[in-house]
Amino acid sequence: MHVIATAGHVDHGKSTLVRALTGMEPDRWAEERRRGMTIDLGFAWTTLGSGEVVAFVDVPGHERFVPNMLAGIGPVPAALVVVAADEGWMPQSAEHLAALNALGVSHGLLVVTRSDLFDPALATAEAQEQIAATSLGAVDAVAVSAVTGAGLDDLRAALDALVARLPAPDRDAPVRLWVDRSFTIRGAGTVVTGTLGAGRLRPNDELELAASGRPVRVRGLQSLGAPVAEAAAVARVAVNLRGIERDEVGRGDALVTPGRFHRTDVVDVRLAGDPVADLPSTLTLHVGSAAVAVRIRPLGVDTARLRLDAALPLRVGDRALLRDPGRHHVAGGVTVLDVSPPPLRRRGAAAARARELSTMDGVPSQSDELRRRGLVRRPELERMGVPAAGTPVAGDWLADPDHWSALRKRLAEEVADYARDHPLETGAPVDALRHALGLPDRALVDALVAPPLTARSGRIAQAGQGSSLPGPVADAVDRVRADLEGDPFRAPEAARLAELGLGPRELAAAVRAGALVRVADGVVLLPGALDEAVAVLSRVSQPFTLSDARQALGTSRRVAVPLLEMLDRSGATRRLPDDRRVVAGEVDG
Ligand SMILES: Nc1nc2c(ncn2[C@@H]2O[C@H](COP(=O)(O)OP(=O)(O)OP(=O)(O)O)[C@@H](O)[C@H]2O)c(=O)[nH]1
Repeated sequence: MHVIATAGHVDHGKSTLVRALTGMEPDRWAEERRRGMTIDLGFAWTTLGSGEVVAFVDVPGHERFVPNMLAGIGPVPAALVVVAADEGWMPQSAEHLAALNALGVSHGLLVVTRSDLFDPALATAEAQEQIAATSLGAVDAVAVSAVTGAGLDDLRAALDALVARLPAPDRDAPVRLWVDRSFTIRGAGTVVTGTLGAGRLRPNDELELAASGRPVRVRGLQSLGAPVAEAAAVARVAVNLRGIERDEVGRGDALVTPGRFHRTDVVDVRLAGDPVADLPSTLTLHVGSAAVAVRIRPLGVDTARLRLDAALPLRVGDRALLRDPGRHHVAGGVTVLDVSPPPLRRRGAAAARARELSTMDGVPSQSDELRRRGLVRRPELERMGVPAAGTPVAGDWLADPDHWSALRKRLAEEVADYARDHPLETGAPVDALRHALGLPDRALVDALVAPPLTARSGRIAQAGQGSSLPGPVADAVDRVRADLEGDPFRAPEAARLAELGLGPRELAAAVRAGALVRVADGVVLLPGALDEAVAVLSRVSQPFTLSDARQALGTSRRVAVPLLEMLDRSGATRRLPDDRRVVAGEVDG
């Protein structure tokens, strides 16, 4: 299926043309038929000679209803520009064409209607000249009369040629269905309609309402008035939603694939049309079927930051238009360059941003996005409309290669600084490094570790750091070693340790380095002491009491109690119910 919108001045015969082509009545409301005027969007469809089906979105021509017209053409890739032969080019012909141009619509036809009333040559030439200057370029023109039927066959042939040229939609893309109507059907509940420009929909699909983030489920699906098991882009669809009331969804909202669109109320854009400096500070932004007020902050000659009154699911490369509703004037076309732009707080940030934006083209590119952001999560990139590829550096983080090697260099410097400031520790804690490098995720720090750095138990060290003790600590340990010679279980008293300069941190470092063994807080022995204790105890009569052990080892309770508990825990000794112990492997009794 293809979807084509009409465009053109009020009363130039758009609805009559759609009726003649489809045999259907596009004006939906009694009021519209009574007044002979389209107020809101109408829909009708036909099968062309080739078998291709075309659905028409028929838009109102009256200037009061331009917002409705924009909601209809927003998501549609092609247009029929309709001009009446007897009236020629008129103000809304111009405004509608300006809107198509602003949105970058590049496929269409010129249809000159009411050719039975007036020679269509003049209107055709005039309109073709106007259209040639826009994104539509040189278009085929067909003169028709709905009264005599003249030209309708030519028009059908021209439509076939047109749809054959339309680019193939991306049917694997996530869904963003801009809602153009919502209503209630008795027994079915809430139904929304829209033009599906990409992706596909099926009953039971889980979607999200962009405005509220509410999850919804597709209960039923219709296209061209009949239930379907799948609708693939491009298609007109009516979606029956489960879990949502009629007043919770309306025109301008969108049904989106969960997690795949970035909802944003600030975007940086390129503008085409009126000079940026001449724009009023507020205008209405039309994108998809949505219309929201925006405040405009000019940045460069053709770039600006837009602050939206309501967040929308936007992507890099989206086309939109700015309109001044008071003046009935399309101020310009918008190409979204950045959907999560950096704040402009520092002095000079706006100028720097303007320079950066001047190099951006609205074509989503992973390498550009990574260069600007350094690091970005893959799903976030996808939400911005940037196709993501390549291997993440950690988790789902993608990194710009230059940024990544700069981070690796900084990590090495931070680790070296930390080693200098904390010579007794076995490395810098990962969290401190994460903070110092301003990284959002610990996994990134771990991923940055490469030789000669090593990671162990939450710390990152330079090769060799922590395995040798700084001079003064090593000297103090030598003195402890001398004290313990010949008296291996008489652990140095607190006063002696203080005298040697061995505080808790120095002791911990010496224990980590394997120079001392910790028995209890402030109680240290030489590394061989435990084996030696077992040897001594295995020579006393079994089982033995604490006091027996203390005497055999020649030490105090301060050492003997924790030492025996350590030996119990290691399985070298066993404590009996009567509190006496045996050395494992020795005979009880
Ligand atoms: N003689 C003649 N009259 C036509 C032709 N096409 C449309 N008309 C008449 O022109 C008038 C306006 O036609 P519509 O189709 O309602 O125009 P429209 O462009 O849809 O109008 P809006 O949707 O309100 O902008 C009607 O009275 C039609 O009968 C034609 O080919 N020949």
